[in-house]
Formats: sequence, structure tokens, C-alpha cells
Amino acid sequence: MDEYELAIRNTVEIVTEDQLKELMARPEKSVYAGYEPSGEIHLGHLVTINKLMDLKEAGFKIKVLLADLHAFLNQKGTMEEVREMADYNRRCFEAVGLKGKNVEFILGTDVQLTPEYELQVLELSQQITLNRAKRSMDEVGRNMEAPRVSQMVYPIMQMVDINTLGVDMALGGIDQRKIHMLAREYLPTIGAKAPLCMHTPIINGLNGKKMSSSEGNYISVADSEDAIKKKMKKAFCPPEIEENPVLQVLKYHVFPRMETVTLKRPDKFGGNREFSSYEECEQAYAAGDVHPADLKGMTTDGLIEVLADARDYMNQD
Ligand SMILES: Nc1ncnc2c1ncn2[C@@H]1O[C@H](COP(=O)(O)OP(=O)(O)OP(=O)(O)O)[C@@H](O)[C@H]1O
Ligand SMILES: N[C@@H](Cc1ccc(O)cc1)C(=O)O
Repeated sequence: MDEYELAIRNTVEIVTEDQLKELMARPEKSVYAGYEPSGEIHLGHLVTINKLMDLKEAGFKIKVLLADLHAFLNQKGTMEEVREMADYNRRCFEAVGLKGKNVEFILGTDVQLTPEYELQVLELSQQITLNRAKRSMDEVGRNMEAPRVSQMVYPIMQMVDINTLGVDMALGGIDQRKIHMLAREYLPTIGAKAPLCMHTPIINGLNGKKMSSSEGNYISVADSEDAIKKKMKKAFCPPEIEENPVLQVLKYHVFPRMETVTLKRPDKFGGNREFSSYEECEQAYAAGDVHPADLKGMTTDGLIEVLADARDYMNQD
């Protein structure tokens, strides 16, 4: 796989592909993703983390924003609580392999409380309508039936983060799209660069709804082998391909880190079978050649293996 293919694999949108091709030809390039510190880093977050690791391998400098102030503004906890979570989350990111020379972690409050930052937030807030700000938070904001003023400031700060961190590209799940499109449109009005944007898919939790800490439907990167087995056993695994959480785990977490995956089953059920790509496995499942229970077993074994280092790291003293 060449660097460009690696950069775009498992993404749903790049705005724009031509700009990405141009950027990749440059010797220096950077990308960031921001995370509201939360209790657990789960397989949903890991989709974006895996992408950051692909981009690192493709030659990007990586910045990870631990967005403590954003989490506070979005009603996720007190300042003390989110700050503490930021430290824990940083360890989780390192545990899954996001670390090293070209990876920098930045705490939101370390860069967001300067007069320059504040002035840019105010300049943008003078231009962006309340309606656009509110819509950009549709999939990001918590308790949006009664949005707080802080939740209208939130997307504007996210735009200013892009300028403050000086990155070429903003990465996030597709739920970040509306905020990113505001950034592309409005950052140039304050003399800042319009960022490239890369979006990854949103994956489902084990009950078939969006994987999220608040739903309790997630697998965490620090889960024990036993916990993974129990959760996967109960997972929703319909015969369909679309929105199938087990296939999503296989596609976004197991295959990117394993060359081949082996389905183990007794001879009377068809015997063992080795898959060397996700697509091959999806076809076999769609054709009914792989039973849902076998698909779950194979995915569980693969996931336990790919998260082994993270588990060990998190369980060190
Ligand atoms: N289920 C998911 N599938 C894929 N990406 C996700 C998922 N949940 C969060 N992300 C991505 O992770 C990044 C950080 O999101 P954030 O930390 O705010 O998570 P969140 O949506 O608040 O999740 P949670 O409610 O579980 O804490 C964003 O780019 C977001 O798109
Ligand atoms: N909006 C992101 C978090 C984030 C905050 C600030 C940023 O600059 C980037 C991302 C989320 O939904 O979780």
C-alpha cells in the first residue's frame, strides 16, 4: 500500500482529495484530532486514533488536543474532573501506540486562554449566525434540547484551535463535519488558512446504536480479555452487512493491524478458513458461508490480540 492509499483507507470523506494529494507531496505536513476527555477510550474513538497512526506512518506530524475546556463547555463534567480525565486519556492513546517522535499532546486550557485566542473567537462569533453554530453542534452537543451559550462558543473555539495549532488538516469522525465546514468557510475571513478535513466513519456499539461512553455499549481499549469476550458474546450481529457492529470491529480494528485472520471451526462445519482481507471475509459472510457465531468468535480472538499491548500498558503500575 502506498502512502496515499494508507492515508485514505477507511475514511468516508476528504475535503478535498486534490488538496490532500498536494499536501502529501510536501516534506512537512501536520494533522490534528481533538477529544473531549472521557471516562474510557473506546473502539469508536480508536477509529480516529488508528487513522492518526496511519497518517503518522504516511509522514504527518500528529497533534492530539485533549479538549478539557470543550468537555466542560459541553456539560461533560467540572473543570477538575475533565482535567483528570485528560491525563488518563493521554495514557490510553499512548497505550494503543500513538506516541513517539512525531506525536504531540496538547491540553486545551494550555493554549485556549490567551488574549489572541480570545480575540479570534470574538471576531468569528461576530460573523457566524446562531443558527449555523447551533446546527454544527447537532451531533456533537449534549442535551441540545436546551443548548447553553457555551455550546455555541464550542464550535467557534474548535475553529480557532485549528488556527492556533497551525495544522494543515483536521481529522474527526463524520459527526465533526459541520464544524469543519464552518472552519473552511470562516477561518480565511480572519486571515487564517482553510484547513483540509478528513472524516472517518462512526461505528456502532454492541447494541447497534452509535458507540458512546454514555450508552454503555462500548468496548474500551483497557478492557480485560474476559470483558471483551462477554461483551462480544452479547453483541448484535444481524445477517446484514450494513451497520453490523461485529463486522465494523473486524474492518476498522482487526484487519488494519493483522495480515490474516483465521476462522476456527470444526471440520463438520466447514473447517478452518484463513482470510487475508476484510472484503474477502465480508463476501463470505454475505453469502452465508460464515455463521454469525463463528464471525463473532473470530472477531473476538482478533480484537483480544490487537489490544494486547494496550491492556498490558494500562495495567502497569
Ligand atoms: N462511535 C464512534 N465511532 C467513530 N468515531 C467516534 C465515535 N465516537 C466518537 N468518535 C470520534 O472520536 C472523536 C472524539 O470524540 P469525543 O471524544 O467527543 O467522543 P464522544 O462523541 O463524546 O464520545 P463519548 O460520548 O463516547 O465520549 C471525534 O472525532 C468523534 O467523531
Ligand atoms: N468536537 C470534538 C472534540 C474537539 C474539541 C476541540 C477541537 O479543536 C477538536 C475536537 C468532539 O465531538 O468530541
